[in-house]
Amino acid sequence: MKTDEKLMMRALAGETLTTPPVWMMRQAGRYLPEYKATRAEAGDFLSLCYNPDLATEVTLQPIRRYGFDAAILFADILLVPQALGADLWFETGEGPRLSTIQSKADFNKLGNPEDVHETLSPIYQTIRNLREALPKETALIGFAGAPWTVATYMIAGRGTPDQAPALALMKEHPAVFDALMDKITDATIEYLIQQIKAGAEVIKLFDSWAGALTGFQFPKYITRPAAKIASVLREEQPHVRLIGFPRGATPDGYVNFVRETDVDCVAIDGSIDAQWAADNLQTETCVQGNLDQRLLVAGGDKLVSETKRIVETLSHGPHIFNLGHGITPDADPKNVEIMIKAIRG
Ligand SMILES: Cc1c2[nH]c(c1CCC(=O)O)Cc1[nH]c(c(CCC(=O)O)c1C)Cc1[nH]c(c(CCC(=O)O)c1C)Cc1[nH]c(c(C)c1CCC(=O)O)C2
Repeated sequence: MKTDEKLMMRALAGETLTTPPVWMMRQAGRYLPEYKATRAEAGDFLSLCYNPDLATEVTLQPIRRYGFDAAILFADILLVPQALGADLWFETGEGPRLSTIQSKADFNKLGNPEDVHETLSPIYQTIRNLREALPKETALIGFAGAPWTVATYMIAGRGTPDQAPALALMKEHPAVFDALMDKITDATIEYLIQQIKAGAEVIKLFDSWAGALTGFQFPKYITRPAAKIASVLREEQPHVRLIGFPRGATPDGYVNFVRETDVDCVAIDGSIDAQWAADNLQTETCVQGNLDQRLLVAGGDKLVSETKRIVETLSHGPHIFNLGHGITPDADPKNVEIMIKAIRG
């Protein structure tokens, strides 16, 4: 099978398909007992990310169980800050912790973008393993966090509800903030080019906190860095397909993002109405989304009717079925089967 015969690659090339390809954000994760077992074997989450054999295994688990049309590399967006020299650890039950960036002195301690590969080379090995191991019909997605989202964690040293520390640095030390954004952008380009060379066919850029930026900040710090990353990747690796995810953007923000970045696909979050996306985004590009991930906890008739509504609403143009955000640890693995049956019939 040639790469362009995969359902996922056909949708990304702009084809309207009778049945959309399907995969899920966080499809390798704690809702799966087999994931928890492999994570326990690795010891902790970061050891799992940096162990190519075990990271390959957890990437494949949801493919074996459900036959998704795409596998997403098992890694994390916070490996790039770590490769730039930030301290990174995960507090059990709480989430990530990093050393913070509050000043020019903190920024100056970071390494160079072209030196990230020493830390990140196990990730490239995971991708090479996956290209060997994946079924021929399954596309392989690599990814990185978008600069703004990565910056919010580097500045605050953790996830924050409103991204206030990053917004404060932007206002109070704009030169440090801009230099940090540029460094993350360059490191992300370095990282993604190596992912593509190792065998990633698709790259997804996660801007999970895009919704915190308004007015002029959105084009400057969401759209522009994504457009830069997209244009360099395309120049160096013309066959790559790109998915952008400016989560929480306003409808105008989504339109601006699609026009200016020219991504092959835009992922929409749960706040975006599927019919609006069909009318305003799918006319320009492939749309990925956007089932409410909470329905995979609750299940029932609503799961089936919502899945079918999204498939039908987005059936007149290129569509990749996915969730509005990542599947949660309390989701029932059986509900994923019900969702897939509702999509594929
Ligand atoms: C913001 C963000 C992060 N990581 C990621 C994002 C962007 C997407 C989003 O908005 O969810 C992206 C990510 N993280 C992970 C993947 C792997 C691929 C996949 O989607 O299956 C991907 C694509 C694994 C992970 N990343 C993490 C886990 C859970 C770790 C565990 O096993 O305990 C997994 C499977 C940990 C993580 N990593 C991050 C946080 C805030 C946390 C803690 C919260 C949580 O536990 O869900 C940062």
